[in-house]
Amino acid sequence: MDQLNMFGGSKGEMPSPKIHVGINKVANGEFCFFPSFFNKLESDDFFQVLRKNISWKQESMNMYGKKIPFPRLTAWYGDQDKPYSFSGLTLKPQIWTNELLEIRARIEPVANVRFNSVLLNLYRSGNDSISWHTDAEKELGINPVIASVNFGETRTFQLRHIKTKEKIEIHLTHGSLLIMKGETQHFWQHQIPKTSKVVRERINLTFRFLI
Ligand SMILES: O=C(O)CCC(=O)C(=O)O
Ligand SMILES: [Fe+2]
Repeated sequence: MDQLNMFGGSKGEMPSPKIHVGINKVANGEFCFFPSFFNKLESDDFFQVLRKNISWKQESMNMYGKKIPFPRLTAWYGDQDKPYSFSGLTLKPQIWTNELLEIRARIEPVANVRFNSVLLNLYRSGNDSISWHTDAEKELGINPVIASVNFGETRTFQLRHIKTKEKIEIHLTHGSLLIMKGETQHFWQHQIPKTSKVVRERINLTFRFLI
């Protein structure tokens, strides 16, 4: 089977309970979800091009003097020469590619903010993941707007309120857009858990504005 036919559209995918298309207001936060923001054909194209052209890296974090590889590949692109730090790691941005600029131009009018950088994640299998965290680095400002774009395999995105422990699950389908805003990063952690299902690759892009 060739890669272009490999990913389903979002039709017929499992719906995300509790989540509406468009604006979702939750306790201490707000997010917008569009399951098919990019259509199937353009999503297939973006997946292929990003898989091939992005310079994916195996980064690792330092823990107690040991280097622990992240369970996913990452890349960092941006229009500023400012290094970005997270999880004890400092990444120097690479220069925007045409595809990244094209995606940014599509999402900025919907997010209603400008983005000057994007962090990309490649989840190679169900064993790749990102664990509970917030995107609340100082460089992102007080209430950052973070726009997450998804191509490839559908993976479950979980949000957890740090006080009430309320959980929300969103199925991030091929071509979907999720925008987190307001106080969300102060009250809700998020993760992509590992899955024992056999799954194909997934590319996630989180667009951010660095001050
Ligand atoms: O892959 C995802 O949907 C989430 C990625 C993420 O949370 C991050 O890069 O900060
Ligand atoms: Fe995140």
